[in-house]
Parts: sequence; C-alpha cells; structure tokens
Amino acid sequence: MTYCGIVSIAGRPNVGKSTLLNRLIGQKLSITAHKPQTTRHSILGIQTVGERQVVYVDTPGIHVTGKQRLNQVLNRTASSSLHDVDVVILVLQAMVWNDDDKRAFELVSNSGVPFFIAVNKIDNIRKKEEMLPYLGTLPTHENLQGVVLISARKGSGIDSLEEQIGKFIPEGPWRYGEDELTDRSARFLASEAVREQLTRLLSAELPYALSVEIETFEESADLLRIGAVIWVDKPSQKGIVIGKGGAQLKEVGSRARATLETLFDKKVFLECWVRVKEGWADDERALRSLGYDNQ
Ligand SMILES: Nc1nc2c(ncn2[C@@H]2O[C@H](COP(=O)(O)OP(=O)(O)OP(=O)(O)O)[C@@H](O)[C@H]2O)c(=O)[nH]1
Repeated sequence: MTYCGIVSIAGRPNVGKSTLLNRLIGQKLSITAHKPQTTRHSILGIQTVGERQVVYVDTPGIHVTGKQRLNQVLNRTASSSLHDVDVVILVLQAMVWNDDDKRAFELVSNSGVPFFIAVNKIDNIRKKEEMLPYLGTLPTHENLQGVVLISARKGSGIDSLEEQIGKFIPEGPWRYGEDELTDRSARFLASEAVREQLTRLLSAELPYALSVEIETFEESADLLRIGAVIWVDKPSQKGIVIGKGGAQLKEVGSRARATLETLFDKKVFLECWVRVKEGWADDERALRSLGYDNQ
C-alpha cells in the first residue's frame, strides 16, 4: 500500500519557508536569503520515505502591502498553492504576529484544508516558557490541527511536524519516482542558484528589480556550460550588479557555480551577463515572459 499527498508551506515573507522545505527534503532546492520575498515560484520538493511520498509546495510569501503588479502576481500564486492540497503548514516566526501573518492565517483558514501552525526560529528564544503567552494569543480555527514548535535552521521539531503531517497523507499511488527530489528543471535550479547569490550580495532594494534567465544550458559527459542573463530594471542598476571592475558579478558567478557543482555533481562553467529591461516589475506580460505566472 502506498501513500501520496501534497503539502503546502505557507506564510508571510521571511518566516523561513524555504529553509523548512530544504530541511524537510534534506537538500538545497529552494533559495534562502536574509532579505524577504526571495521565493517567486512554487517549488516542488518531493520526499519519499517507506511507503509514503509527500510533495511539498513552497509558496511565495503572502503579504498585504505592495502596489506593483509583481506583488499582485506573487499573492495570486500564493493563494492558488493553498487549494488542491492535503494539508498546509502555516509558518510563523516565534514571538511575532503582524498584519501579514494575520492575512496568511486568513487565507490558509479560508482554504478549507486542514492546517498546522509551525512556529519557527525557536532557536532564537532562550527561555522557552516566554513563548507561552505568545502561543496563547494565536488564533484558533476548526481546521487547525495543531501547533508545532520548530527550528528549520537547527532541525528541531521537524520529526514531530513530519509525523503529524503524515496522518493527513492519503492512500494513493506515488506521483513521482522514488529518487526524484523536485519536478523543477535543471535550468530552473540554475537560475535560482544565481538569483540566490544576487539576493545575498546586493543591497536590500535591488533584488526585487531583477530576474535571472538561463540562455544556454549545455551538458556533456563531464561538464555543464551555463549562460545566465541577469535582467535589471534600470541602467543604473546594471553597474551595481556588475560591481567595481566586475568584482561583484564575478563573486556571484563563482558562488553560484559552487552551489551548482554540488547540486549536479559535475564541473560547471557558468557565464553571467547583465541586461536592462526597463519597467518590468510593472508589466505583467513581461513577467509572464520571464515565467512568473506559470502555475
Ligand atoms: N534563527 C533562525 N533563522 C531562521 C530559521 N529558519 C530560517 N531562518 C532565517 O530566516 C531568513 C528567511 O528564511 P527563508 O527560508 O528564506 O524565508 P522564506 O519564508 O522562504 O522567505 P520568502 O522566500 O521571502 O517568502 C533566512 O535568513 C534564514 O536563514 C530558524 O529556524 N532559525
């Protein structure tokens, strides 16, 4: 007898959803960075243990504010990931409950799907008893199945979370092969690796205004040749990405290359270019052409 189910990981930006997904899958699939809103796609991570296969969907952070079309598309993707799933994990950050968390709670509880709250980053809390009043203030709902305290970074509470989710995974045939970890293409993972480094290395403002497109992806027996275009919003941003004497872009390239060599277990030759696509954050058609609306 086999079991197979879809679990959505929801929550406002920066609560640690991608870190949790990576922890659950045990491999680096979804990008993580210190700045909020780094996840733009729903990434499937697949975990097959014993008879049970769990397909995790990583949603972009749900948030209230933001006028640009990009934010609207992000929110739409987030809500669509909440339907047709077996269970949702709503991730919160320990001791924090703000308007965006409230909005995320509303979206999740209105989806009609059973859900758990995972209170993350508990490694930041020295005295655990300080959390009791906080936990007491969290809202309840008939679909809420339980609250689990976790540290996605350190790995604590993850076993308990998996065990509780497991009860909601229905009987059924597996959707993916036993060894598959993601349904995302190698190209997609390559673009995410470049974007992750850009988000880490650049100043807070810029990453929202850029996207990465893989132009060439050639695989031979012992080498992967990847050509990545980094699209920015304004000519002024081009220089920032490239950095003095090209130092920044070189650093991005060499770090992303290291990630990709581990991921693909192969030597990688990575070339990055920066090009300007003006006003793209406001242009939904341009967004689609870059793959942001492909759910
Ligand atoms: N101390 C601590 N930090 C964590 C933990 N989990 C995640 N973080 C940090 O929180 C930040 C955001 O983590 P992400 O996993 O990128 O968050 P996200 O919710 O996927 O963010 P978006 O992609 O913006 O929606 C990163 O700096 C993580 O290292 C945790 O358990 N403990």
